[in-house]
Amino acid sequence: MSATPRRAPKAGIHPDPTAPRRTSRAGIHPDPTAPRRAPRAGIHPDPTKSWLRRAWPLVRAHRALLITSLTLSFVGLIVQVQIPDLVRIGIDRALVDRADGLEKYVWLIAGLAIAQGVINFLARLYLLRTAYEMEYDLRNLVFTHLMRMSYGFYDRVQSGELISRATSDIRAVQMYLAFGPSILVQCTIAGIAFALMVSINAPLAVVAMLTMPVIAVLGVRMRKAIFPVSWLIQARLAGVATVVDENIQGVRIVKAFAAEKRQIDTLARAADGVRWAYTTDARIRSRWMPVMDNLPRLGLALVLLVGGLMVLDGHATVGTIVAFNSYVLMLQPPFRMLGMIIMMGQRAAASAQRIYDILDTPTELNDPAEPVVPQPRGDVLFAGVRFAYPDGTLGLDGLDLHVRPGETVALVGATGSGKSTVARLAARFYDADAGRVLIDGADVRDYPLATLRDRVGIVPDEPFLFSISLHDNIAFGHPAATREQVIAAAVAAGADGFIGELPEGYDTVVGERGYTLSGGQRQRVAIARALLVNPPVLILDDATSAVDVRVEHEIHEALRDLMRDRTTIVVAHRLATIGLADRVVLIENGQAVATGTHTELLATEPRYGRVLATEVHA
Ligand SMILES: Nc1ncnc2c1ncn2[C@@H]1O[C@H](COP(=O)(O)OP(=O)(O)OP(=O)(O)O)[C@@H](O)[C@H]1O
Repeated sequence: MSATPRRAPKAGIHPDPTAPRRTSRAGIHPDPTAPRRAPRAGIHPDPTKSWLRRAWPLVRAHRALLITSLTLSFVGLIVQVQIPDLVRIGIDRALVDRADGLEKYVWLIAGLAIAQGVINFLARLYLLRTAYEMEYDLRNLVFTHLMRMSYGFYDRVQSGELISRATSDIRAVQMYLAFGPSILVQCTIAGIAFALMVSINAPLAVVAMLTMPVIAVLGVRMRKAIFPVSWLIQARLAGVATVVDENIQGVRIVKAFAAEKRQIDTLARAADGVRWAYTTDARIRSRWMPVMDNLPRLGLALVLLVGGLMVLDGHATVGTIVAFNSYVLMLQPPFRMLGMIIMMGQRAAASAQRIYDILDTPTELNDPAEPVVPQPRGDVLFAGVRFAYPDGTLGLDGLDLHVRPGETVALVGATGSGKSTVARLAARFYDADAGRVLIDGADVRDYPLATLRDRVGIVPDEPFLFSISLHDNIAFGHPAATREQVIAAAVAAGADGFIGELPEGYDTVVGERGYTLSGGQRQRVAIARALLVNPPVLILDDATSAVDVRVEHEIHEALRDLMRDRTTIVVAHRLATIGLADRVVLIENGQAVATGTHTELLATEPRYGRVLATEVHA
């Protein structure tokens, strides 16, 4: 790609932070703990149906609100079309014929205008409520489904793309479902106003309507021209969001390689793409808008010409011309909106399809129809387990491994040999393609998922902490845990010491992704989190890799106690970790190729010696 120079921003913002600011007038939701309402409906499950048909249950679930809003907006329109007619009668009777007082009409018109304002306010309020209630349902449906998706799904899709689906796509569908019917109702005003005009003066009614089909056709053509550009804008905005997201997430790497300038250029390029798309959009709009805006004026001139001639001939009244002027102006928005509704429909159809793609993806790992829950003992058995990741990479290739209750086994092997995969299959993050994984004698597929995850605790090598307090992070798997239980788990994981030194102790909120803690501290919090659930089987996936030798020693001391009563599998990259184990299993190419104590393997298995030399640190 050619490196066209990017223009630098032309100005910054005013530097004075003390400049007065307007504070928000509205408060926030008073009770963050208020129970959430479940989605009122799902989508129709049959993927062969049209997108609207599938979304219909959602619309139906909110029909009371939607119908109220549509009815109100219809009544508002009826009131609105009466006003020009009253003006006509007022002018003709009070000013031209002098047969009536003017005051009566003024009051009537003012009253109708106020009534219309109130009705429109309510209609709009209910319409927006319908829209946001539907958005809430859709968002919850999508998020609930995402939470149920397996690891395999997340291996396949990009998180940025998911976030975009969960935001802009939901918004596009919601807009069409709620605003589409409302725009259609507004279009009915054309019919009503036309009928009224015909009843007043049929030939002039036809003249008044002459420009409307042209406006409708131009509106549709303008939207057709704008539509591809608006897609481009969406895509490019998503691109900018991805660049920003990645660079904020990876800011430490950016800084480590002094790549700030290059990354700023990357963002500038992405932002330039957005600017171009918006400018093109503005150019297309400014080409069409003057025509669209001025056509009604042509309509007004036609009404004045033909109507004026009729007045002169005595076939129309002055009031009629004034009223028809209002109708011409009143009628153009619905005709312009025809183009918009078509475009909104196209966008919503595409967005709905992307949302349905998520909702139609089966959750893969489901609870069994007839779950079994054997007595917990801590027995782990892999019998001829073969597993390939969704992209086809072989993770395990016929692995046989038996870890008896209470035993501590270290998995040792070259990088990519399949050690972490063992951990992932034991907790059923993925299902084996062949062979069986048994915990306490029962296939992991026969356990209720929640029970299995209570039984097999995992501390991953890259522990993720949420931006909540340390207490809540540790109690993540067991939110009802008391402070004493949390402290006990932290003590066991060697985390109590440093937490006690923090100013707010267990109530300290960790920074996003836990970056205010050191790597070793994070790992200890993650160990505490797993220990609090007190699982009979604990898998430490290289969980002490980021701690220094002294801390590792402390954790090992604590772990030694903890391991006594539970089955522990450690993925080991250090001799000290291997030293904790009763037995070592050597993993190679997804198979367990040798087992024995560290000393036995050293003496008998040359492959073990080689792995120790290359992969294991002192
Ligand atoms: N999510 C994934 N998608 C596709 N392939 C994967 C995924 N995770 C791991 N693999 C592949 O599966 C194989 C086994 O990986 P695994 O993570 O189990 O190795 P490991 O022995 O734990 O390695 P390390 O010691 O480097 O952590 C490797 O070839 C790896 O590239």
